Amino acid sequence: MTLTPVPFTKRLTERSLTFGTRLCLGLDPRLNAYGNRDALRQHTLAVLDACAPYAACVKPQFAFYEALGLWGMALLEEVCTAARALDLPIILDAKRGDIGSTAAAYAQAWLSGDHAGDALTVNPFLGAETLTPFVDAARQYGGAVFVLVKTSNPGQADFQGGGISEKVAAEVARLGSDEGGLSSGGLSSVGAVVGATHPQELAQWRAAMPQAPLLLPGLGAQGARAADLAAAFLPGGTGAVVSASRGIQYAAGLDVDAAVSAARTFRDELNAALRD
Ligand SMILES: O=c1ccn([C@@H]2O[C@H](COP(=O)(O)O)[C@@H](O)[C@H]2O)c(=O)[nH]1
Repeated sequence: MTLTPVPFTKRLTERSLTFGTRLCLGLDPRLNAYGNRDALRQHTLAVLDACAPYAACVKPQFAFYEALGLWGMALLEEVCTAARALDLPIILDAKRGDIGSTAAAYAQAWLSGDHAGDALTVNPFLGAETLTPFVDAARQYGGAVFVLVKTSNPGQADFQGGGISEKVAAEVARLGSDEGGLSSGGLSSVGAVVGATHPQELAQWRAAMPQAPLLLPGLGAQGARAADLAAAFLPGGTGAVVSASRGIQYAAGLDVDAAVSAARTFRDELNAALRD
């Protein structure tokens, strides 16, 4: 008998509501902060374990594991295994995108199998048809994709301006429009990345992609403030998660208690923003 996986968005919503948190815990281990791999591994796993109660999901940034070679890939797998044991949905931030047949291989690699995440960030630059393999894999395995719509960095408008972000958002909405039933908490498996650094635009992006889960990076180190982000959420405070990486993992050097305190504060500030 094949068990149908619980959809990522349903798990995300349930965890958000059960634990009362909209925080996505970014785990981006930087070797230069440690000096040796053992310390990096221990601290990263300790931060995950200690901050999990304040997080709706975890987002390892693939680049930092890739930078550590095969050892880093093994660490990523260890992080994912630990996150699964904590019942934390995993968003792999790998920003994959390529011609369709290669996109299918990326989708297989990072949305299915033991080393995969539950959701994957996807770069739409190669065109709408290249999103299909990712969306198909996400649906097949009960995962999700987060398509880059409007990134958090200062130079995003160079290539995303002139209506490009709007076009991508329309495609995200279209791809997800036949989903979003009650089994997934009203959300589709096709989500979007919208930088938390664009608070004045959040209502526009929320309206353009009503069924899309939103991933908002930029809290803390990039200057975004929790108090400005309420417009990204659906009624009931669902439909979006806000990520912070450096602002938690390196809140005060390598102090795990400080990481916990930062995660708790971000969680509380996001909840306060939704109450106000
Ligand atoms: O638009 C985007 C998309 C992804 N990111 C990623 O999120 C984290 C942010 O890290 P902080 O330390 O909290 O600034 C990082 O992994 C980025 O690659 C983003 O910042 N903006």
